Amino acid sequence: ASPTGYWGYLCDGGNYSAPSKYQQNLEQLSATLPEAVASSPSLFHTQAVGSSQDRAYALARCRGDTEADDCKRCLTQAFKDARAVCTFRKGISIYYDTCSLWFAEKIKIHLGDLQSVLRADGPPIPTQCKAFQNDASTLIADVARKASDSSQRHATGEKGCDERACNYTLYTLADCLPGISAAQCQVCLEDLTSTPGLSGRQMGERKATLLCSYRLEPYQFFRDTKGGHTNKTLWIVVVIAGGAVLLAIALLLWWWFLAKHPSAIDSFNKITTNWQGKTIALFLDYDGTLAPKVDNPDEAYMSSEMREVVQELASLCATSVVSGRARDKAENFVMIENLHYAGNHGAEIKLIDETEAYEPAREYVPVINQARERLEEAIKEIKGASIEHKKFGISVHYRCVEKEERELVKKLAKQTIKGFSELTVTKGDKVVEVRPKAEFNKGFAVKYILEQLARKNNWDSSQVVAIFIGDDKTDEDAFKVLRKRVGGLGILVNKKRKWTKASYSLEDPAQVQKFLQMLVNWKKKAEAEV
Ligand SMILES: O=P(O)(O)OC[C@H]1O[C@H](O[C@H]2O[C@H](CO)[C@@H](O)[C@H](O)[C@H]2O)[C@H](O)[C@@H](O)[C@@H]1O
Repeated sequence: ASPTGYWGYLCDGGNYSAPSKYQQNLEQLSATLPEAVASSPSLFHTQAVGSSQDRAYALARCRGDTEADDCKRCLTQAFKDARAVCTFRKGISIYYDTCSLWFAEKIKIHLGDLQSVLRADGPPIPTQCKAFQNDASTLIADVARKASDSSQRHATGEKGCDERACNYTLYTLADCLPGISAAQCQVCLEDLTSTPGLSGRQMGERKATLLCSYRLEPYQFFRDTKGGHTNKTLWIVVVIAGGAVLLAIALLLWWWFLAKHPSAIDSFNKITTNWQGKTIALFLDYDGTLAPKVDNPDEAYMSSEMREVVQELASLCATSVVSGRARDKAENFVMIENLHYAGNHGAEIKLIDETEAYEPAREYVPVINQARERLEEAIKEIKGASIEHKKFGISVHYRCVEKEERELVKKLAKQTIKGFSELTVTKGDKVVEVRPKAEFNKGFAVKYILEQLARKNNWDSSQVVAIFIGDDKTDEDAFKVLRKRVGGLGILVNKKRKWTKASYSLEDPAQVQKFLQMLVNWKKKAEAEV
């Protein structure tokens, strides 16, 4: 570690000048944040200072077993070191044994965007300890799993080797930022531990990102809290603090989401700036996008106003519905002829002028039929659970199941499908989707339709704007494809979900209709101007 104790850091973002408003904001943060963290029962605090363009965001925490004075001292030093090692840089993450500090001009806490810091040190691994790497990796993976399963998102563990020639005990601590979900914690720690970190030479190492970290040492570096801290007052404090932390994280995520995924309606002029003369290909999801979510999947009707605007758009640009529904079901709900339809998340695609559908998972139909029978048997006792058979896939719905029994439905579906090596499950909104392990998803469907349309219409692909509007997790496959494509635009329809590859957002089908109407008006005006 450095003379002042940090073991790793990352400089980020642009530079600020001195004196400047941003510098003042950082100074204010350094004067208040260490105390705020040290006096918070969870030893975690977030703060933002300044107005829009000079705003500085900071997030700081201390390890759970740190005394308040040590915590404050560590963070005060962290602000000083940050200025010394990343002079005039607007962003930094800096890590110490007992605390970590992050500040920046933008909130950047998308799991995929986080960079990790690694340090490998400690005594050399004795050459006779052949099992060291394996012991260390297994221990780290076990403790990481325990941390994401635990409500505190924190776990420790140890593992010893007492062979004659090789004697050691390894200690590990893994944790995530308090307040992040178990799933986010799991993904973060899996990312961190799956990439090779162990140097192969030293017995100790630590790795961290803003959201999670782990540390391995051949000595006990954390305080053993087994059997301690069980009094009632402490629990009350922890519960209240946990609530406050959750609220802070929710606010932080909301700021971040709005900054990163602005409303497609508010940004309409910006979005369409360079579209004049371009070919527009529009892709629309069905449930939650064109039609509001309802309890009974057979009653998810779209409004006639929505139908009118989609129909008008279809006459102005290539428009496709890309749904998780069976294709014929989606067609029956939408009831518009001049649309391309992809059903079953892309397992069946039919373009307007074609008589045959493209069906990349045709050979899986018999196994889907068998799985359907087993699934029906597995969930028959659970009130409210239902099966939607879609020829190339099955949806196991649990929207109408009592909250306490929903996990059971998911577990039963997953367990049943484990018996079918050709099938896999993905998650949707209150639904488990069973699909063939074949090469298709909504991303493939978008690519396939774009390729076919480009071939048939002699499109210059660099002049095509492809827009996908969708609300569900399975739409992320399409957002991912469009994010990588020049002229690609993903729009997420969701008020709650914050992790997405889409670039813009809309709140609900009513806003989708408004956005589509703006697109119709823009297209008509653009055509009149030619
Ligand atoms: O890709 P989509 O067109 O959005 O289809 C995804 C799934 O949508 C349907 O289920 C969802 O909507 C139902 C009706 O509102 C709702 O009851 C259910 O809880 C949602 O998950 C559809 O039934 C599935 O087959 C689609 O895969």
